[in-house]
Amino acid sequence: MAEPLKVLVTGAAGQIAYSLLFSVGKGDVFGQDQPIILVLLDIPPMMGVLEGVVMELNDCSLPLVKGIICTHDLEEAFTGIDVAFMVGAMPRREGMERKDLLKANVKIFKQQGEALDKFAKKDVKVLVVGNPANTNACICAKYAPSIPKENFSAMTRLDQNRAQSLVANRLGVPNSDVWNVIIWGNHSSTQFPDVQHAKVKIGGEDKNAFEAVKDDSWLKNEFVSTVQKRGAAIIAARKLSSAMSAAKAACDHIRDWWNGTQEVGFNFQSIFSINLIFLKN
Ligand SMILES: NC(=O)C1=CN([C@@H]2O[C@H](COP(=O)(O)OP(=O)(O)OC[C@H]3O[C@@H](n4cnc5c(N)ncnc54)[C@H](O)[C@@H]3O)[C@@H](O)[C@H]2O)C=CC1
Ligand SMILES: O=C([O-])CC(=O)C(=O)O
Repeated sequence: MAEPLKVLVTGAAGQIAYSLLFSVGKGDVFGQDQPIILVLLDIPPMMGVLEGVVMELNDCSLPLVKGIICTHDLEEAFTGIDVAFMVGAMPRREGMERKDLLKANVKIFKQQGEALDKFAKKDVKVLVVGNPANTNACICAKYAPSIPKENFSAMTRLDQNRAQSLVANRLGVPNSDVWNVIIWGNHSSTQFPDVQHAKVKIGGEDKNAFEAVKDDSWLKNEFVSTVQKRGAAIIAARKLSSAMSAAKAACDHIRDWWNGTQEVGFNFQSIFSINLIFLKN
């Protein structure tokens, strides 16, 4: 078996991490032949909660998990890591935009960028989930100048999954039969979900999304605003921001980055204003 990968999850006592740690631990991201060491970082007041998460991870009896490190110390958390899921940050509440989190969260990503620079492997892959994700990714990369910029990405995979699933549900086809959905722009209400190049397998044929949906007005209006406002709709309904779907998207993002996408060649993620994934999964 391969050497274990050291995988850091920040915000490990929070709600996204609660789903994420289980999926990573059971092999959904790095595969069934890849052992891992999970590194769990949170702030000092959350160490008690984190102990409970570790108890549960142990009780899951996951064969691929070769060790669990639980810490609030940045040097211990970032030393020698191969992958970082940067989740630890404040979530927004009802009525807020993601950019309203800048004041609370940007300083976390400055500090943790510096820790990446000092302690992580130079080929570490970093996924920033904490909002506002694009700005935080940019800051993280800026404060880790010894790590290539292309090793940083911001999570818009949740928007991509939302767009893919909306089209699939509209047509009554499996999600896996919709691909090449693009999200342009930041993970914010100004993003643009684009299905101009999307394909759908329907009735045994591959069709362009517009041809398959046969409702241009829906695709140009309601579809776009539903994806743009989905995070806020979930907060209004759950009184908490999305967590299960965010964890799934983080797993999808790193799995495809680590292993490559299944079928279609071009797969690029920028930390700035464009996030593209052409993907059939
Ligand atoms: N990019 C995306 O698609 C999505 C991003 N998010 C964002 O992810 C972030 C986390 O969301 P949740 O897990 O729901 O929040 P949560 O509040 O349940 O958990 C956040 C955890 O981060 C910890 N934390 C705070 N400061 C930290 C620091 N300096 N170092 C390490 N840990 C720290 C907290 O103690 C807490 O345990 C939020 O900013 C949220 O807006 C959420 C959903 C989707
Ligand atoms: O909307 C939020 O604040 C959480 C998030 O990023 C999402 O669900 O897309």
